[in-house]
Amino acid sequence: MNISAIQKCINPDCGSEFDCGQAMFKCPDCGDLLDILYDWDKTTVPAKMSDFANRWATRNNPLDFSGVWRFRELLNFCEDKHRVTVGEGQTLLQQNDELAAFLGMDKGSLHLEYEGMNPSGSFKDNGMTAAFSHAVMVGAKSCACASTGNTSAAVALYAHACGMKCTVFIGSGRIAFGKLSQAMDYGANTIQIQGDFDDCMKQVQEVCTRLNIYLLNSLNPFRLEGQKTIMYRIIEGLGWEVPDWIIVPGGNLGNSSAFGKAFFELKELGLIDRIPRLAIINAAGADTLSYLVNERGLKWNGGNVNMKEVQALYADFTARHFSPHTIASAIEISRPVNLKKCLRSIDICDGIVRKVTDEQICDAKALVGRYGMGCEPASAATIAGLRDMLADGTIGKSERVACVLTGHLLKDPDKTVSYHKNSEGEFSNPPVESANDIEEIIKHIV
Ligand SMILES: Cc1ncc(COP(=O)(O)O)c(C=O)c1O
Ligand SMILES: N[C@@H](CCOP(=O)(O)O)C(=O)O
Repeated sequence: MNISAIQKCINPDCGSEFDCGQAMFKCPDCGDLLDILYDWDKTTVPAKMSDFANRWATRNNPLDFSGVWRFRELLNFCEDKHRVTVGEGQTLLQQNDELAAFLGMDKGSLHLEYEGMNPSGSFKDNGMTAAFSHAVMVGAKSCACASTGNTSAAVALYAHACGMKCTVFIGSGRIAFGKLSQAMDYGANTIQIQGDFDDCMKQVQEVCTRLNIYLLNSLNPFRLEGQKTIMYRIIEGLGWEVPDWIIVPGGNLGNSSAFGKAFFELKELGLIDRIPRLAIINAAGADTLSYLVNERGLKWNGGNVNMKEVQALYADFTARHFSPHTIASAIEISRPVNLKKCLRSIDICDGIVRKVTDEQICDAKALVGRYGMGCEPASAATIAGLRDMLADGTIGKSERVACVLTGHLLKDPDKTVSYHKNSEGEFSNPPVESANDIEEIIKHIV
């Protein structure tokens, strides 16, 4: 396969271009975000999306075991020999009629894309397989990230698989133990900073620049190329049809940025005939995107985003030591690095932004547990947002909706356990004590 990609600055006043053999996470000329652009005439892209399905059926190539690399023509920035995989993206789009009925939706309307089935238990692996492939291609020996937990778990896993040194930065007391335990087990050097995720994100960029370390947060444009495939698998799960809505939680805004790009490219290639609407759900305690879009009217505007307002807001947070707070620690982010690309996705997908309270998130998480396969708190923001949008008529009960459940239930068991306890600390549905005797045990079977 010919390589046909370049890195290009998204700032229309700059637009600098660089080859993919360089490692950088911001435009060296103007500091804006970078995109990966393809010359589709140089890549043989399958004529229709369903052609990708045969690869899963036959798996003739080891890359076909990856739910990311099975779509490799659509992220064609490196050669096969550089592609790193640990079997990511073997996820499931579950049609959930029981939850749909509970929410008042029609049968067949609600689908849950469970990204918790990835090797490190979250959607991040989709991005890491792509970014680590680029890291290998450019000969990186050492890598780093800032994290609320899932990125660090995924980075640590892939770094271990590639034999790369790895440092992860986490905010003091801001990480769920399930996630921290993964980074420890995979052997990452973990630095806990007295600050929050946004502080870590700022410091890691400085560290990576000074020490020439490869950065693996979603500022890295190759990460987002991998995350596009979540959308391909949703379409695949729907028999290669496009849903009416995609709903996703919003944190650092890598996913929403990647999803808009995925649909734009598929439409450009004639592989889909329409683009779904995108709903991005913030937690009320970390609602920068919602504030900027809904209260300040910030728009993509062909790339001419009024960044002065954004930077003033971000600086104000710093000056006031504002610290976001939500039970959904994965989206406890107040200065999302991909804001501008996310605005582009909102433009592409006629998107909207909503915010939900912690109470709504916890209730929605319990619903996903009862009717689905469970998820971590941030993922449940999607269902909480869906409930609001059904209630106010934004989404109709017969519209086809795909909610991205970004992380595994076991990532943050403390939140699950505390939800099932009352104010006295007792379980609402406690385990029943039984003598180790078969007759006694049978008495307890309901
Ligand atoms: C489980 C989970 N859900 C959602 C998010 C937010 O995704 P994004 O940063 O792509 O907006 C994150 C982390 O960023 C996460 O770990
Ligand atoms: N929730 C994230 C925050 C970092 O996001 P990234 O996509 O920019 O790496 C995490 O798990 O750390």
